[in-house]
Amino acid sequence: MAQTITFSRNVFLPLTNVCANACGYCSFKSPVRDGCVMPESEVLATLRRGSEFGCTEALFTFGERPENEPGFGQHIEKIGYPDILSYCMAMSRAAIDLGMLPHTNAGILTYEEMERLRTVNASMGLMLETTAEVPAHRHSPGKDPAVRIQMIADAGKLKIPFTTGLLLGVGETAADREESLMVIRDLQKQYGHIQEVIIQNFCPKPGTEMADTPGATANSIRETLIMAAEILPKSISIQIPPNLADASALLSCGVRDLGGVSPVTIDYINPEHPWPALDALRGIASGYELRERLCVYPQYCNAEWVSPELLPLVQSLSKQTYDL
Ligand SMILES: O=c1nc2n(C[C@H](O)[C@H](O)[C@H](O)CO)c3cc(O)ccc3cc-2c(=O)[nH]1
Ligand SMILES: C[C@H]1O[C@@H](n2cnc3c(N)ncnc32)[C@H](O)[C@@H]1O
Ligand code: MET
Ligand code: SF4
Repeated sequence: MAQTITFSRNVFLPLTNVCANACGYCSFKSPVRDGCVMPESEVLATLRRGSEFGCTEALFTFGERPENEPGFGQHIEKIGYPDILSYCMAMSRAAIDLGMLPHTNAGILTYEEMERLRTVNASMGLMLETTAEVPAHRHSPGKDPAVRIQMIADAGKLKIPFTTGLLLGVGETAADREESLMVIRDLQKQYGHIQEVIIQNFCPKPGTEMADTPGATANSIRETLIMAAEILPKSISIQIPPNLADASALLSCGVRDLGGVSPVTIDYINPEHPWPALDALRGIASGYELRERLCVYPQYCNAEWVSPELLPLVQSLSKQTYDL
């Protein structure tokens, strides 16, 4: 029988581009200014479109600790929320009401913040990026590997189904990638909450510090995938983004997932790389059985891992999605 490749049908909601870090590869970050918070009306309209298109995941991905940027507070208060986390929670509830499961990657959150967010999020994510100290992260305190590892461990203690991953080509070596994968393996041994690991290749952006740094080569992506398949336990699904890498050529290297693909929104982090349409995705996965999944993998669809507020929706979507 053909091997299964999964993806999640999502909508991407960048609640704010304001960020306290300044990564050398990032074109997503932007200054505090009018319109730096996505208005509620736009979030709700996007969520509604998502639900019309059968999306099951609302992906909230935004700048890290925007409150640390002078003047940000005003912009979030103007739309009626005390802070970005409260806004994210309110929009998560709106997603749930429309039948979609919230997944947030807000960069670094504390244990207490994740404990709050968990009540209305089915899963969360944070890219480890790399355990190496690279120049690209010298203005990003939140990319300190120790800080990221701590947050992933905290998510494990809180029993939050979790996504993490490596960013390739940002100044790390092959040995660093191996070390990063071993750290993820050890976190999984201890907590068992890591559903998937994204192997993401850096894409150079004009106007950024790393505009002239070549993206990760196809060969280094391939080598890392092979290493990931060797090091990571089978309980973790390996994901590559089909809009950034030549997914069809890489599927044979242990890849089991194509991540979030949106029929409604663009990839705000890599806007110059459109997602393949769902038909094209079938082409990419030809020779495999392409199946939709939720942002919560089947083994986590229960009361141990999902908050009471979300459990009924997780259970009904899970029946529709996994019991086919
Ligand atoms: O949990 C995460 N999910 C990320 N996702 C989403 C991911 O594909 C899915 O949301 C997860 O697989 C959960 O279903 C991204 C999707 C993109 O298109 C572009 C970038 C990302 C980045 C992340 C990420 O850093 N963390
Ligand atoms: C949300 C995730 O997006 C990734 N990210 C940020 N900038 C880029 C880029 N130029 N190319 C590829 N991935 C990027 C980081 O890994 C971050 O954690
Ligand atoms: N700021 C977060 C991080 O880098 C998520 C979005 S990145 C564009 O971890
Ligand atoms: S990659 Fe994320 S943390 Fe880094 S500057 Fe961009 S938004 Fe901020």
